[in-house]
Amino acid sequence: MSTNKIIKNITEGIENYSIRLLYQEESQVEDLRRQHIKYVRNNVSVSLDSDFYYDGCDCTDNCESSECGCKSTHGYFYNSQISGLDPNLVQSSNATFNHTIYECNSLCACSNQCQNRLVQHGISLPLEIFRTSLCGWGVRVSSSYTNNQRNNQEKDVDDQVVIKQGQFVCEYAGEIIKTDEARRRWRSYKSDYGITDNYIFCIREHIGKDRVLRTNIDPTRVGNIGRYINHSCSPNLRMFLVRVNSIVPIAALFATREIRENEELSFDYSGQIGMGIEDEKINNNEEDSVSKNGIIVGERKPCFCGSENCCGYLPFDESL
Ligand SMILES: C[S@@+](CC[C@H](N)C(=O)[O-])C[C@H]1O[C@@H](n2cnc3c(N)ncnc32)[C@H](O)[C@@H]1O
Repeated sequence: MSTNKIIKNITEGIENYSIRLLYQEESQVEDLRRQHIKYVRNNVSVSLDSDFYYDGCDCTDNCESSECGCKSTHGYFYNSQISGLDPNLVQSSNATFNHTIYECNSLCACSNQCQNRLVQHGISLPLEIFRTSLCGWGVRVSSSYTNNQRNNQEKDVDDQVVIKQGQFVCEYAGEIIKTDEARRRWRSYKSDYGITDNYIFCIREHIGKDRVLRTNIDPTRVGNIGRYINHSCSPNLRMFLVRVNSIVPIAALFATREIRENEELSFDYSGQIGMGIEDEKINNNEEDSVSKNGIIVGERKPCFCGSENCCGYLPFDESL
């Protein structure tokens, strides 16, 4: 097996931690650079007006009290000991995309150290992109980080546990686009660029009985580390929606269990919490016309996650 070459930091300093890329052939990096042309830390709104601010709180105690206006209005889901979500919530089968987490925002009086500010601070540890055997690029915690910890004998990591259950890992960030544009791009990526991997992620939030708020995130060309994370039918990450200064949600990935050194990071592309694939019908004529036009219906790729309960195919959003 050929040895790995390394790009030390593909983010060019945009993230708090470096993200390295391990590769074998120069052509692999050339292909990647042709597709992923710009690394961004957060979502970029191309076609939507995203300026929308929620009320802020006026806390001066870093929002430790339950009187905090943000907490009492929207709830509080974090556990500051693990820089993440309450373990019960990441495991809960009831958690849905309607379970939005509202962090303190730019209108709040609290400081940056407030316990209700987490995802807005960015990735929580150095990650690395590596070549998997069957799924192209994948992501795991950087081995240089785990070696350092071993050398420093930081027992906090509980031997080789590198991510704690509930810990925030990273966002799935890219361009926020309208649905028509998402469909246009998906077709054009295939025909004009030969890109057959799907990176466009469609989130549906159910509001009330019959309203659905749809957010399309496209990190294909402009995106962050999230675009390299593969699907698994038994994933170790789970997506929750977080809002900070905008109506556009942040798709944030949290660990569903302890993750050990060298384990590949994964999440379930179907969301299992309301993202909805083909079994969900939105009351929207547009959806029907796409199916009738036969543009893209039922494109399912085989899943190579290798888990015992693998359902055989990657989830695919039929409305694309
Ligand atoms: C969001 S990208 C993930 C990163 C991708 N592996 C890459 O090389 O850039 C999604 C694509 O990765 C591949 N992929 C992700 N998870 C997979 C799985 N469990 N089995 C097979 N292919 C997978 C599929 O081609 C899919 O369209």
